Amino acid sequence: MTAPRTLYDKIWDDHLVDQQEDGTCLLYIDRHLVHEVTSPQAFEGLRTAHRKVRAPEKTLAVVDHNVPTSPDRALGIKNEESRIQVEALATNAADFGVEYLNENDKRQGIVHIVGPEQGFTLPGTTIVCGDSHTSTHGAFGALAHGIGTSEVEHVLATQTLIQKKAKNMLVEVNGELPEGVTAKDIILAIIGEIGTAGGTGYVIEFAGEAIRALSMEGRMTVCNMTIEGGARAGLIAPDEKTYAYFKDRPRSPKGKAWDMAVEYWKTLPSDEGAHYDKIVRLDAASLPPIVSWGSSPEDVIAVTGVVPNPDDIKDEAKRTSKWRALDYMGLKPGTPITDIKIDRVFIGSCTNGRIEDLRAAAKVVEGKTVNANVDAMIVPGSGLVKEQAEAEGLDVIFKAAGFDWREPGCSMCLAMNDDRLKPGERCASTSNRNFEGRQGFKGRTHLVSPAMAAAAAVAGHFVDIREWK
Ligand SMILES: CC(C)[C@H](C(=O)O)[C@@H](O)C(=O)O
Ligand code: SF4
Repeated sequence: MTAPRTLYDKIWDDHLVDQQEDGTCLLYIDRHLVHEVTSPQAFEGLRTAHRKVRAPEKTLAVVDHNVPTSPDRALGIKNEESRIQVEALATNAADFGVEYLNENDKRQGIVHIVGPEQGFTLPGTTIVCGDSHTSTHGAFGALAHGIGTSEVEHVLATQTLIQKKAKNMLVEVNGELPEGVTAKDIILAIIGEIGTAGGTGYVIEFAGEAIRALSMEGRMTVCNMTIEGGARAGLIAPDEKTYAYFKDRPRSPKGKAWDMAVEYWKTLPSDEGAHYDKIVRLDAASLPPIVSWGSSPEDVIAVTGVVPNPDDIKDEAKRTSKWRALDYMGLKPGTPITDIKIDRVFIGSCTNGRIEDLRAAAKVVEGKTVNANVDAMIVPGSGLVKEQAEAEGLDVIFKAAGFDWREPGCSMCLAMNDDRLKPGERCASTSNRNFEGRQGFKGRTHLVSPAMAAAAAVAGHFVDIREWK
């Protein structure tokens, strides 16, 4: 009998090519996702060294960060820097024989939404991408994490990655989520609890009945933001929901290969008695809808709360940094969260740009109107999400309410395209980062769930979604 192993241990063991005495390992990579921001130098490196992409069929390129989301995107990209990056990816993909989904392909979208949709992401695989939110794919029981550009080159050339094994952390979320509280609130609460460095050195496995009860989309939201808690990756054991998600996806295994894959996936969940270096427990039933108030994803509070007073913090450096955050955010301690007025709403991103997120937002705004002081946009995470939403008539609901209905991409999650906040503008955003300048120079970001963002768009300020009528 081998010792009981975690899900992480199992995927790791199955991909280990070599291990040195000091713990440095060579890991086989099953899937490599590529986007336009972190790949140009990597391809250039290959060119200079006269190397090929070792496994083009295990590499998928898609453009997302720099694409315009306006309906006239076919007219091209005005910003030169953005245009050059996008053109470089098109050229590189063609030169190296890598499949590429360009901005006019209906399968195009944010890389972390496209991978699973295509069945390129699969349980039990190792997945990398030059992007920190690669952790999203952990929702499917894949060991997935972001890598830097030099590592992108290494993976393109060798289909392997040099790594040291991380420690195992278990985050168990038990109980049942109350109505109006979502996967986004779970992960914001976890980061609030452990802090942005709490996961450093760990791979976090999320378990417990509240995680099992989440849809695949919800699980993706949780794993997406694992990186904001400092962890290397997030993982959720595959189950019947996971298998159902992948059945008949374009790149999923078919026929006998499918049956064999499912048999293998069933062996992946952590063994009874497997060792975790750290365990954190959370009660889902006691979670409120959460709003971030500062410039770090750990700066979170219940929607029923008030802006905290940094003077209550003992640690001086932390106290100073939280005062700075409040200053940046233009907020005063003691202000009820529901008194905070907003100018913009952004519903989208790889955190919350999926069909379930759009359905949740549409349910809130149906028959209502966006507040006269608010400019609100909905950006589907992929062309397929957009198509599905339109088939369900969600676009009609949004447009009737006064939302802007856009083309897929990263959009206002980060200021790398035309969608951005103006200085001082305050935004209720379903994305994952509220750093200074993240959504535009001097822009102010509050992280919330899609339903909370939608309600804020209508009310013009934050509201407790549990009281929404
Ligand atoms: C541009 C890219 C490298 C970056 C990341 O790594 O995450 C972006 O996606 C982000 O969300 O900040
Ligand atoms: S949507 Fe945002 S977080 Fe996700 S990959 Fe794009 S920029 Fe990064």
